[in-house]
Amino acid sequence: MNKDIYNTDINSQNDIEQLWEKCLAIIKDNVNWRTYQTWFEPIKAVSLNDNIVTLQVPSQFFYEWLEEHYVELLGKTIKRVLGKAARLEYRIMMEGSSSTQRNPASINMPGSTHTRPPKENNFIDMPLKWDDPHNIKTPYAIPGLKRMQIDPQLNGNYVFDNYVEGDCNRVARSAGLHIAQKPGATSFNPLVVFGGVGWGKTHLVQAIGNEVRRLHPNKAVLYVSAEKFINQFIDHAKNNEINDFIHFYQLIDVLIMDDIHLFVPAVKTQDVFFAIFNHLHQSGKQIILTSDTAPRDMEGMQERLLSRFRWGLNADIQAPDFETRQAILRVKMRHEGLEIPDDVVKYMAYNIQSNVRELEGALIALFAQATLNKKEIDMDLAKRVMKNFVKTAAREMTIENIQKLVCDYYHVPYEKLLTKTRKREVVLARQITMYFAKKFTKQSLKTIGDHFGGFDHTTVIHSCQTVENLMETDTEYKENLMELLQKVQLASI
Ligand SMILES: Nc1ncnc2c1ncn2[C@@H]1O[C@H](COP(=O)(O)OP(=O)(O)OP(=O)(O)O)[C@@H](O)[C@H]1O
Repeated sequence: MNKDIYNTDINSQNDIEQLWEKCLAIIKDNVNWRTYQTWFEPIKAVSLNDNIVTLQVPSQFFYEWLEEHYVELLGKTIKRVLGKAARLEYRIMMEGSSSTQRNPASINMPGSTHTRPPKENNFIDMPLKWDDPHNIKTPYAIPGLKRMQIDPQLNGNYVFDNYVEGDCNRVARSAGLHIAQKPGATSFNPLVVFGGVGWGKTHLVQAIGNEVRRLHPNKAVLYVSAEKFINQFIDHAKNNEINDFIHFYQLIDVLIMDDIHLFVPAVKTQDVFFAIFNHLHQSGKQIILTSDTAPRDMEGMQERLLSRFRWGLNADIQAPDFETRQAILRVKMRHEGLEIPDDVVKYMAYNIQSNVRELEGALIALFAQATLNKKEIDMDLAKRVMKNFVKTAAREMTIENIQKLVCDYYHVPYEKLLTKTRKREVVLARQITMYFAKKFTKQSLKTIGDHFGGFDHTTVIHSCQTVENLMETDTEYKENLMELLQKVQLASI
């Protein structure tokens, strides 16, 4: 039996390497060059003991991929070269460690999961079905061109130039700019951008795609929504063309997948995406994903996918704040060639808070009304148009709303306002809130006092007088108050 030969004679690194070369020669004949390069060249044969060949692989997912796709090929090959008793074991060299040195964190896979006897079958003589990249049926290939070209499916209007930066998106945006410089070569791979509806995820990831194309015209960039991907997969599965489908996606350099939370109920699509993801990542290609939930909250997504999403950067986008909403409006106005008075911009940005798409809708409606009625865009028109957009239009101002606005403005915690503390900033905020409450609500002085933890009506009167006096004597105080007044008025329209 060859077992003794290999146990006794083949123990130098040279011998092991020669054996592995023989294995590779067989493998090479059974897979296409791309597969060979990606999945077999990085493997290192490190030892042979008691008929157990230990192969060192670069990562856990590399190991899982081999197990899922090539374990039979590997097993059969090793058996052919070493004899029937040969067994396979993997050692995972953790990412980030030097490949020449033995990594203390490396794992010798024990037991049956990672040590497996080769299975009996005759697949080695079977040609594996891998297509010529020029021939595959691709959803986005531009026909008639010799070299395969991919229509990136990008919207040219979504670029960094018109993507407003704010606190809400700073991290995601700057990661995006980095990626565009060096797609696949930063630590932001994958980049997962998540956040609420209409907060600018698609715009950002498409801007990355457009920028990559500008800086690296030879890179194949593809934007695809998860919904489209699922439908394509279903179509290809029906026609027995899953290989084509996977192969096509494996050719992409920068894959941008929008709304991956839609994969949650689609288990088969998750499987196929897993295969594509692994291949791209392993080949140093860039993956960019968006989702309306954070990966950690994606219930129903396979853990193996979730763990891969965590490899790179998970960056959230928040709802844009007041300043950013104004800036976005101005960018959109410039783009449409519109001029809108400042107070109208502020009014719109103030009243539409939840969704940038709605903000854009309001701008278009305003413009349409002004054109159709041949009117100037002013506050009156804005108020009328905005009634359709602002659910809270003409809302009644409550004492609580005023309290929150003032606390926000003076950075005073809301709870503090309800105590009897004499701290200067709290007293200032309390007096102003009482003043506005009297001015903008129909509540009695007693009710107003009650809203501050039980002050009597004389305190409310005193507060209002103090505010009026200070307005006459202190310019800075008056300016602040006017600014605040504008916010209160806007909020109460
Ligand atoms: N920071 C921003 N600067 C400029 N425009 C923005 C910004 N954020 C959002 N927008 C605009 O708002 C609109 C909606 O944005 P987008 O489609 O990117 O949102 P989304 O988060 O992908 O929404 P969904 O969850 O519905 O897919 C787009 O027209 C986009 O240009």
